[in-house]
Amino acid sequence: MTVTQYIAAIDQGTTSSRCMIFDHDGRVVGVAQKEHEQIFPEPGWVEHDPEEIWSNTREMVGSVLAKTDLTAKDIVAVGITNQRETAVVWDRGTGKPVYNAIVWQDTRTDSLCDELAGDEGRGRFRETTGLPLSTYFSGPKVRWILDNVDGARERAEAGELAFGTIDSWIIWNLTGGLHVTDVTNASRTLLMDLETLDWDHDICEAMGIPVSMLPEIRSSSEVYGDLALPGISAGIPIAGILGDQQAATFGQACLSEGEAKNTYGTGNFLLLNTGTEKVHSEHGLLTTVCYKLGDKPAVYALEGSVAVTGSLVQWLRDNLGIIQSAKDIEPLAQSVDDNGGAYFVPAFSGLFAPRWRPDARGVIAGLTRYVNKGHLARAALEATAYQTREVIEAMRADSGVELTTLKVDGGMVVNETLMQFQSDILGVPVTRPVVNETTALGAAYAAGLAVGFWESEDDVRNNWAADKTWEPQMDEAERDRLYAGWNKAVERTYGWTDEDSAST
Ligand SMILES: Nc1ncnc2c1ncn2[C@@H]1O[C@H](COP(=O)(O)OP(=O)(O)O)[C@@H](O)[C@H]1O
Ligand SMILES: O=P(O)(O)OC[C@H](O)CO
Repeated sequence: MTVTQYIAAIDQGTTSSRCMIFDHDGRVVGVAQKEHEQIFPEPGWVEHDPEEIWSNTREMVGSVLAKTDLTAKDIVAVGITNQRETAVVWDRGTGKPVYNAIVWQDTRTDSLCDELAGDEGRGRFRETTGLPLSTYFSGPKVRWILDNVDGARERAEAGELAFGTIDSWIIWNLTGGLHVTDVTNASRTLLMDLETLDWDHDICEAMGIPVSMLPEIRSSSEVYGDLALPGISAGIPIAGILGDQQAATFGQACLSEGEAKNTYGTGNFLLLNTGTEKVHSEHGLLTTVCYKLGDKPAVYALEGSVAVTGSLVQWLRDNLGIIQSAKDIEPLAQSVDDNGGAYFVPAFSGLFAPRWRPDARGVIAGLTRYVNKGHLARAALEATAYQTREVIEAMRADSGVELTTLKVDGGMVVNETLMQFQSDILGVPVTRPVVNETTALGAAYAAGLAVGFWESEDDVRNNWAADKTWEPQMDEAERDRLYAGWNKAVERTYGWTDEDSAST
């Protein structure tokens, strides 16, 4: 009798926590998912409750096993993937966070980033870390906690506090105290040297962060420790960790130099595999670790991170109430033929790649009395596609890679109107895979490769299959006209948070 075995993946994202189970063909066997609260204490601030995230995660692990009627003995390994950059600081003794998780979208550290930049500017740590000084990354968030939570700095210096991105926080709790991260998550902190793949002590000192708070950096695919969850079972190895965008790159089988994917979730993240060589961007992209499988050399990526895409749909739902649920945006956008001349630039956290303008804030441009909520819905979807085009143009300029097709995934790619417009505005086909849950799948692959469930990256390539492709239908003049309108609108967002402005 052959026993069927599976891999589980925990995907702790910006809006929800999932646990998924995959079979050997990389097909989804089960999923459990729960949203968590988005906390906005002040304009520009975004927080999560780390304890809520942990309890949802634990609940989803139990829930997916119950739903699929599987037990721990059916699961050969667990992979972890997570929203990146989001920073948690907790007490090593009690395991309690000293403050809420400061989320990647949070802009409270903007003036701190200016201070840290000093005369050298926001590129001060770019050569070593591949990243500009930005509110996006974890280092300034940790510094803010140490500066603003009573007694935190003293406790950190005494070795009592631990910092981690969400992977570390989850693994600490899953294992009862293992303090590790992987190279991909560490590469988003502004504290890791991309060459040595270790913490850069000079940068930690400049940032005011004691090295003793930091987790051990490990590869993305190896056995780190075993699950120790009362009521579920001991003994399942945790064998993969990848930041969620790197995981999606892996799950999309972009495992050769020159292959890229774009994930459409809360934000958009386009990663191009650049092989074992780091490419330093001249056009506003990030250099980051793509993955590192055990003892093999690290593979790097160029990344274009766009802060607000799916979260604009959520904002239309939660803050304006013009839709009841995210899926309602599609029929609303289809109720009109075009954007009616309106452009929506969702610079809610400033603008990330490729422009990196912390001084920008959102605008809706081109309004007339003609514009209705259908046009706004359309403009909101179009914003995602224009921002993607900006990133792809930067990528072409940096790497010379001409994408012949764009592999897409994430929560927004069920939206066919958006996918067609994306293909139209790029002038290249857009392809969605059969398994759209590429993030969880990538983490499952990392774990499964570590324990021999899959033998090599070829298994990952062979499992990938296309579901649907959208071909460009727009003529070039229309494409250029719309993109020119977008560029004009983006310029209107600049300089909103100038020093003499009272705006945040
Ligand atoms: N039909 C849809 N059309 C447009 N956007 C959608 C649709 N369904 C979900 N979304 C958006 O997709 C995002 C969720 O995608 P997901 O990949 O689960 O996000 P994350 O991993 O960032 O939590 C949400 O921001 C939501 O607004
Ligand atoms: O959780 P997601 O899918 O919104 O991804 C968030 C990114 O990791 C932020 O860098």
